[in-house]
Amino acid sequence: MAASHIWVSPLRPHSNVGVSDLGLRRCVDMRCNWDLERLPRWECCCLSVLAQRAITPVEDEKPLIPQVETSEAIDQVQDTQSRGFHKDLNLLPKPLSATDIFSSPRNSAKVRVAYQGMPGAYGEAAALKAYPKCETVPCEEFEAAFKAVELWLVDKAVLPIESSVGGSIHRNYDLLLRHRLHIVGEVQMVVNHCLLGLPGVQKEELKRVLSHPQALDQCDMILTKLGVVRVSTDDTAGAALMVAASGERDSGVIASDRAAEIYGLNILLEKIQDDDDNITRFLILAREPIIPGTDRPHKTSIVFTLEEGPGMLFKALAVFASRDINLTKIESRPQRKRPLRVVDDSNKGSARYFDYLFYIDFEASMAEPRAQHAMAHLQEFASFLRVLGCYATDSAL
Ligand SMILES: O=C(O)C(=O)Cc1ccccc1
Repeated sequence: MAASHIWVSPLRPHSNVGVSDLGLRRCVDMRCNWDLERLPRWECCCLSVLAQRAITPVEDEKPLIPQVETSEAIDQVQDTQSRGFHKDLNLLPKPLSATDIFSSPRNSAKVRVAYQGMPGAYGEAAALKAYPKCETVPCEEFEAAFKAVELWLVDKAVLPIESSVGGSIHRNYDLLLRHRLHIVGEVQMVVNHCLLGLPGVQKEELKRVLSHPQALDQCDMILTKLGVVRVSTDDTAGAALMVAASGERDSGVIASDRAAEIYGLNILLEKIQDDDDNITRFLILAREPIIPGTDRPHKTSIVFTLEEGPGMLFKALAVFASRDINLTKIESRPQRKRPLRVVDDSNKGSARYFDYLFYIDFEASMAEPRAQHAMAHLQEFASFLRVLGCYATDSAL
């Protein structure tokens, strides 16, 4: 494999499921359509080697695919073809079509959806809930998933934004602002954690348990009861891969039943989370916004900043209350580029305040006049306002 090629999870771990279930099997460097089928038989490789090779960040580079099909762009593709890079144009990422943008997520076929983690992570399950026939694309980090959409490597990204137990995932709030993607949908997922171990291992033999920090927090009671050391990993499925690869019989994992199947681990306990109603909300992000509808309940997500002054947040919230618009979420984050606001008062000296960004989700579609009026009103006194997306509410758990 040439070092210059970008691979998104060329993963073929040794497991009893078909290799076709596992992530992307194609080099996503647009100049190349190598297929993993041509590479040495991955099934024969040792898992620890795979663990090192499988996870590949999406590198920061210019998109290689033209975004609109101008004749110049088509010439470029043909030119590339004549130099022998493309053998099959169908392998190129397809720009969002009108039907893709306008149809509801659940109706789309073969959309490529990026998520953070390894195959078997909850993010992958969320992607498959939103787009049952999609091709899921694992990414090492949240930011890699944002970049994969921006670089046209995938069509969408699915990212966790809040959990009923742990609250907001602040990192993704910050990334939403930093990147110019649009929220086009949401997915609510019931997360049922399992305790996994190598075949033949009993739960009493475990000395440590590996998982994503959120999963470790959500299963605090059982971990305390077992008296094990908690080890944080990037994602739940990555923990399953590590234990399967290391063969450590005293290491357990908290992950999904699907991760157990993929990595050949046994389920020692099921539904081990402290709270039965363990729900994580994921956002679906795309390069283009959807056209908001009024045919079904919609939510709109916005971010704004306010000028300093008494009652400014009260005033901001009143634009919704006065129009009978229900808020489902409010989150404040410090403004990282301008964290402090210095206010001079000649009598008392200068005071320093934290400067905040406010994120709000409200239950209305931007197609409704009351939402448009609320935004126009807020804009009158917000120093910055951005609509992050308007999308259909997910009410199916
Ligand atoms: O690690 C994963 O599988 C994730 O998708 C993150 C996560 C962890 C715990 C609960 C929900 C999502």
